[in-house]
Amino acid sequence: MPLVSARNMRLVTIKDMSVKLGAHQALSHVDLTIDKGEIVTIVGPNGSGKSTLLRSVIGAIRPDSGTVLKAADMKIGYVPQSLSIDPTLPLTAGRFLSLPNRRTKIAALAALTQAGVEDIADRPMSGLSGGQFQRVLLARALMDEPDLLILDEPTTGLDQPGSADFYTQIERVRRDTGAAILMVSHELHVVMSASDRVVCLNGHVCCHGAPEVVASAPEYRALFGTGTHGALALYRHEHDHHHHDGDACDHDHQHHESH
Ligand SMILES: Nc1ncnc2c1ncn2[C@@H]1O[C@H](COP(=O)(O)OP(=O)(O)OP(=O)(O)O)[C@@H](O)[C@H]1O
Repeated sequence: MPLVSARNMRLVTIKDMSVKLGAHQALSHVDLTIDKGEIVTIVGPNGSGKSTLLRSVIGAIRPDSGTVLKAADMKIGYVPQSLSIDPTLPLTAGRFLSLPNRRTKIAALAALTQAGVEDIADRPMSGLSGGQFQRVLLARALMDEPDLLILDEPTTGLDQPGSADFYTQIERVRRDTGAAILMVSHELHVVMSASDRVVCLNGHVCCHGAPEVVASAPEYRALFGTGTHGALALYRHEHDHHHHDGDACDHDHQHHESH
C-alpha cells in the first residue's frame, strides 16, 4: 500500500472560526480537523452551536472570521434529524432514494444494504419504524459515496436499543466505505464508545480528544454534571488524567461545577 501523508488524510480544517447568528455569537474561535475515516462526535448543551458547526462544514453558513478548508472534490452526505413525509403518499423506500434524482434500482439497493435495511426497498415509507426510517435517510446520504457523512442527532425519537443499533451501523458504514463521520449526539454513553474523537462544545471548544479523555475532563463534567453516569462509568477504569498527544482540554476559561 502506498504511504499516505498526513496532509492527504485531512478532509476538513477549521481554523479560528467565529460565527454570529443575528446578534448572537454562536461560535467563537473554533478549531477542528477531520481526517479520512474518522468518527468525530460533537456533544454540548442545547444552543451550544452544534448545528451551527455542522452547517459551517456543509457550507450553509459562512463564518464571520476564520476559515473552513475542505479537501478538493470532497463529497458530503447529510443525514437530517428527521424528515416529514406525507403519509398518504404511496412512496416506497426504494423510490424515495430516487428523489429528487432518478437512480437505478441497483444503486438504491446497494445504499440500503450499506445502511443495513436491504429488505425494505419495496415497503412504503409511511409504514417504516423510526429506526428503519432513519436508516433510509442514511442510505440516501450514502448514495453519492460521500467522503464525509454528517449526521445531526440522527437517533432523535429512537429508543435506547434503537439508537445503539443505529450507531453500530454507522461504525459498519465507516468500516465498509471508509467515509469519515461527523455527528452531533445527545446520547453520550452510546456515542462515546463509537467515536474516535469527541468535541465538547459550548459556544467554543471546551474540550476535545479521545472519548475517555473528554469524559474525565472537568469542563465536560461541569457541562453535563451528573447526567453522564453512562459515559463516566464506561471510562472510569481508564481515568488516569494523562492527556495523550493531540488531545487537549482548555483549562483556562471559567467553569462552574454542577455536581
Ligand atoms: N438568527 C438567529 N439570531 C439569533 N440567535 C440565533 C439565530 N439562529 C440561531 N440562534 C441561536 O444560536 C444558538 C446556537 O444554535 P445551534 O442550533 O447551533 O445550537 P445547538 O447546539 O445545535 O442546539 P440544540 O442542541 O438545541 O439543537 C442557539 O442559542 C440559537 O438560539
